[in-house]
Amino acid sequence: MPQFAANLSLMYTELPFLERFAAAARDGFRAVEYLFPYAHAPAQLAQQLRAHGLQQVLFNAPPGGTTRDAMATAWDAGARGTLCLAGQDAAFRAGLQQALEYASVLQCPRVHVMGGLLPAGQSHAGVQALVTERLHWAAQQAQDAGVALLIEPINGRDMPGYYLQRQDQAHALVQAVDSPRLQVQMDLYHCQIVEGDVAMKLRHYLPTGRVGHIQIAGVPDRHEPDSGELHYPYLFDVLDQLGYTGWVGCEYRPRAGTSQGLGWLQAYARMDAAEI
Ligand SMILES: O=C(O)C(=O)[C@@H](O)CO
Ligand SMILES: [Mg+2]
Repeated sequence: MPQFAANLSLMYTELPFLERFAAAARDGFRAVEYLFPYAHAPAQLAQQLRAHGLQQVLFNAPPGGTTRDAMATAWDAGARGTLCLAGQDAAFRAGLQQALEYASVLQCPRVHVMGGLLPAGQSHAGVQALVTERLHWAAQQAQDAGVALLIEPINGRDMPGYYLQRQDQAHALVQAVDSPRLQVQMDLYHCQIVEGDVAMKLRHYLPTGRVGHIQIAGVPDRHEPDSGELHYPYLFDVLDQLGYTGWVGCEYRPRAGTSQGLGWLQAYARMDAAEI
């Protein structure tokens, strides 16, 4: 049975961010993920986790910026990662170091490194050498910190120009870097929008051991995984058949109230036993 983590950036947005931890715990979640922690001191977040018996299982490295203030506001300013951006070495390295410091305090085993928006005139192949070299460096830092780094294909409808959109591109990078510390974050919502054939992709990629985290949402509206073109009960069975023991992040925008929309989860009452 899959083990679910609440995504506090998309869920519980009816509450201020620091109140979302308690709300997720009240609804039975034992694990949380979110996009960015940088607007809050790490100790403040660790205290929320402790107070509510939650594990932090994933967050993102900063999407841009070289100071914590800039990292905290970069997403709203339109930044979507620096991995593919030439001339952004300082931001890439400072961002990763900052993320690893948060991961240490939050005891979080995974950090998602966002790819960035391809500059006009650049191609995926054209930035391959730069990206591979940065991921080599980042995987070494992650190894020293005891953390896994994740890269995630994201659909170009939600994020036009995003550097990494397909599962095969992400797996090619992971193979090229060849570090057990670099894995793929497989978001089934993005996967369905970009390429489809989701169950077969799970069957193909999970046995490689290179998928470090899964996320879900209904398609096409990114609401609860109980309607739309993906039939999640079937996909959850596929995860079980494949022996997936990691977390499944609920990265969706509730249609009308987070707790009210959790009816789909009742069939999966045990949410606390995944291996982090
Ligand atoms: O959008 C997603 O999907 C994510 O997982 C985020 O971390 C990046 O926007
Ligand atoms: Mg995602």
